[in-house]
Amino acid sequence: MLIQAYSVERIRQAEAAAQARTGDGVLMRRAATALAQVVVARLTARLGSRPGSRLPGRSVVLLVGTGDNGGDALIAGALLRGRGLAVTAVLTDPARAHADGLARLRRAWGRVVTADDPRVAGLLAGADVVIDGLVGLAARPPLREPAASLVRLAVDSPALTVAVDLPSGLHPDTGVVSGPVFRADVTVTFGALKPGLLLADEWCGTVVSDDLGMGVGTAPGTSVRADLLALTDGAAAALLPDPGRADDKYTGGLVGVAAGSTDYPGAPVLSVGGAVCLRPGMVRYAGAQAKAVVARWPEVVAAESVERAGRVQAWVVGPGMGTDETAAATLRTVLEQDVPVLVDADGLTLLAGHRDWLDRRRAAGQVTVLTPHDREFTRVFGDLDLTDRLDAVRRAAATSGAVVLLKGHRTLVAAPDGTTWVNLTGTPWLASAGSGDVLSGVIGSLLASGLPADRAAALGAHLHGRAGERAERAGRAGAHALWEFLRG
Ligand SMILES: NC(=O)C1=CN([C@@H]2O[C@H](COP(=O)(O)OP(=O)(O)OC[C@H]3O[C@@H](n4cnc5c(N)ncnc54)[C@H](O)[C@@H]3O)[C@@H](O)[C@H]2O)[C@@H](O)CC1
Ligand SMILES: [K+]
Repeated sequence: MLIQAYSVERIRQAEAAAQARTGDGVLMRRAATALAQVVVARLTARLGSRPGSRLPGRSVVLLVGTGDNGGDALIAGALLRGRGLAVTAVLTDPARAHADGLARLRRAWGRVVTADDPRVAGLLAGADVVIDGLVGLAARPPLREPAASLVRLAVDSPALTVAVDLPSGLHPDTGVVSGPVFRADVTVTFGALKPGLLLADEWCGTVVSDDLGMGVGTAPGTSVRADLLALTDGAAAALLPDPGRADDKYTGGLVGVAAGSTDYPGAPVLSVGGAVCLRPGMVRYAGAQAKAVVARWPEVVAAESVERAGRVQAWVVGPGMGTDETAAATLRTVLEQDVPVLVDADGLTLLAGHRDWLDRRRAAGQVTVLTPHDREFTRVFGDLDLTDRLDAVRRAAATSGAVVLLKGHRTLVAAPDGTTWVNLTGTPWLASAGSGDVLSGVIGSLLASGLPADRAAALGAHLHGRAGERAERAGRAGAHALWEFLRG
């Protein structure tokens, strides 16, 4: 099963349709009930079975903004009063707080104060639970005052922190964060996951998603494709190509790696290593480091140039290739072949001056994958602003006709048709020299096996990230640990 996130617009559409079926207030009551249940379960688990650890009397502070996000928090607060908890709502603007929610909390003998009340800092410092109902789907960060100050105070609270729908301060569609952000231990989200929860997951804690019966993504006549996809380990395993009984070395996927130069002997060994570890039928190497590559990977068939390398089903071109005329000629030759081509590293630098080569492949319907880090991305797509990475990578794919994998803390993959993936595996340990070379080879092998290019890129990033996590756990950085794992 893939992880699927939907844009605010799609969720609002589903909400409107569901509201027409259920009538006013039903979805909000469901949301508040789900929220209160999560709070009770998490607080109970946190308190454990120590003496004096009973729920009644524990203090809950609600941070309440001016919309329905605050309404969810207020109604959940009323339900928590029913469980004997002491609930105080802190309102950013009493005149615009959700009227029905406020009335319910008051009827349940909840306390209500305003954000400028001098007791607010003390309340937050002493709370067992802080619930963030400041902004939800309508959020446009940075937070305005007094919401911003409330979030800053909440950061110092030792309480269990629970975000309603999403942590305030984070953009639901883009994950872009500016100004203070509520750091949640748990986020209870409604309708469906939002892209921001996957893109900025470091703020969200555990994400509990409740669709409230809205059926986002399943409404008749609407697109069933989610706006952002991510792989689970199970989905990744299901995508991994498995050789069949009838396969031989020519049918199991032939991948070619055109990489390396006299100045850069290591990158081709790493890239070929990534390709070999995915166990394609055969890996061919073309370049100046044939001896070094075969010494490390004896199963590889090596040649000095692309022309002499023989037939492949996908090419990887670029790592350690340099940017001189020979390298440019190699890139051009590879790009003229009618097979999927992944361009990385020096290949991307060269491509920045030859966008027409990319245009030709697009016109011919050929598959190209580009795997830039930020600097390479800017070289190739200089006009695209990386502040909103999701938007930038989507535009890059749409304008180039290539599948673009943008490396980062949360690597993104976008296809020209708009399909977009975020990678949820990995560790900062992977931000090391040589790691990208390995990734290029991994994805190259997956392309050669016939996987659609965006899936090959997303799966390659997923495996690469898991391998990096394992290397980190073992206390061994770098590509050697990664290879051992992938070969294991
Ligand atoms: N969509 C759904 O399916 C459901 C939504 N519900 C809740 O309703 C929420 C959406 O409610 P609303 O549309 O009323 O909007 P929000 O509650 O997200 O936003 C409320 C107000 O915040 C203000 N705001 C926006 N950016 C701000 C900033 N940077 N600083 C300070 N204030 C800012 C806006 O002006 C808006 O008036 C969801 O997030 C969810 O919590 C649930 O009640 C039920 C189901
Ligand atoms: K919120």
